[in-house]
Amino acid sequence: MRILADENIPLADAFFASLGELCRVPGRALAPAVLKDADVLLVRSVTQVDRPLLEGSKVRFVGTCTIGTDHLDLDYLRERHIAFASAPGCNARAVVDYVLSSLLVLAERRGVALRERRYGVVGCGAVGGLLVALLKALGCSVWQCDPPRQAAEGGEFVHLDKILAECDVISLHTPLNASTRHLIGANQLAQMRPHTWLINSSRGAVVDNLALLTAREDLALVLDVWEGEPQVCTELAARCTIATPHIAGYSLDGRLRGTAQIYQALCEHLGLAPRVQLQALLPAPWLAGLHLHGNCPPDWALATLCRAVYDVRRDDAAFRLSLRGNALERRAAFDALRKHYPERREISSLAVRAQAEVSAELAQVLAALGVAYKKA
Ligand SMILES: NC(=O)C1=CN([C@@H]2O[C@H](COP(=O)(O)OP(=O)(O)OC[C@H]3O[C@@H](n4cnc5c(N)ncnc54)[C@H](O)[C@@H]3O)[C@@H](O)[C@H]2O)C=CC1
Ligand SMILES: O=C(O)C(=O)[C@H](O)COP(=O)(O)O
Repeated sequence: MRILADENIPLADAFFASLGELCRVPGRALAPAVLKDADVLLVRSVTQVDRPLLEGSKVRFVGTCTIGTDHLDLDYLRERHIAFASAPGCNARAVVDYVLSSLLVLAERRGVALRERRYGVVGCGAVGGLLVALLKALGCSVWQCDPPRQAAEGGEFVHLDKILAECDVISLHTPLNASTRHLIGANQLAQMRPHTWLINSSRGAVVDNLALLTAREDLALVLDVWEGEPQVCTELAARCTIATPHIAGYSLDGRLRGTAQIYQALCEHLGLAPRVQLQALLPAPWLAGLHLHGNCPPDWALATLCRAVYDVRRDDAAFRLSLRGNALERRAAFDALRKHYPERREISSLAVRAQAEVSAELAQVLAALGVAYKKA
């Protein structure tokens, strides 16, 4: 069996080499000629998997080591009875860490406390759900918008218009599909409150990027994803408070989970018992040597833990430097920053020592962050 895999799938050898002949190629170079003898195709978000790529190939299984599936033509795969799998939830915690780090930067720069703002989370699945839980644990006011979940479950959801009109912070976590393309356009931007913080770490085209260029100046923008990436509108990047090259989900833990989930799906497809275990390959949880007082205010603990693990300003600075080149250089730099992304753990990989019995409030926040703690 010949397995063709994007070269940016981490630990592809450790997981897949025992299943067949593994060949690694740049994801953007995947073309019909390269696919000729492949039985299995393993991709990331940069490869469009559709009829023009697969027609005439003998690929029987497509796996994407990502949460998003907008780069796969699922109707075509079903029509051709090609099995496919994605990695739901694999890097959801990493995206929440990214949003949290961005919120901390914005709150510090604007001189406000996180609890003083009202949050609107749009798309409340794996990522949005974790974010809602964390904000609630912190005692923040959070409104949720998720029409598909609302239709299925009823419950505490509100219309997007209410979020636009009444929330101070709006964070987008929907998939990209026909109903979410340009979910936020000029009309929606015009409905937002003055000084709104808008965070997009879903897919670039969920927001009309052109409309952002003419949005009110007091809108604070955090963009991790861009329409037309790896090409990025430099004028828009300059307009952002935080701008990053689609790395919100790039924790080591999240990326390896993505590979592991696709390995398991492929084993199932082949009728084999999985033999490689992610736990054996993941570095041990970080003992960051952090000692928290059991009565430490939860928002202080949150900031300490987040800053110990991830500071989005590092990625923002590197990205801005890369935008100085010409269009071709910028495009290459976008991919290079992602290909050579430094090791980043998740907040949930921390093991913390508490110096006294942990207060109920702090315990809730630590649980929402997925942080294990022990009494020192
Ligand atoms: N920037 C990055 O590095 C990453 C980006 N992503 C993106 O984030 C997206 C969300 O990820 P998950 O939460 O794991 O997906 P998910 O599938 O668990 O949740 C998505 C939620 O959005 C809801 N939704 C669908 N249409 C909607 C609409 N019109 N308005 C409001 N809600 C709507 C769905 O009902 C679902 O609950 C992914 O599809 C992917 O595109 C995911 C991981 C990393
Ligand atoms: O999981 C997703 O969905 C993502 O957006 C990934 O973090 C994207 O990573 P690449 O596949 O573009 O490396």
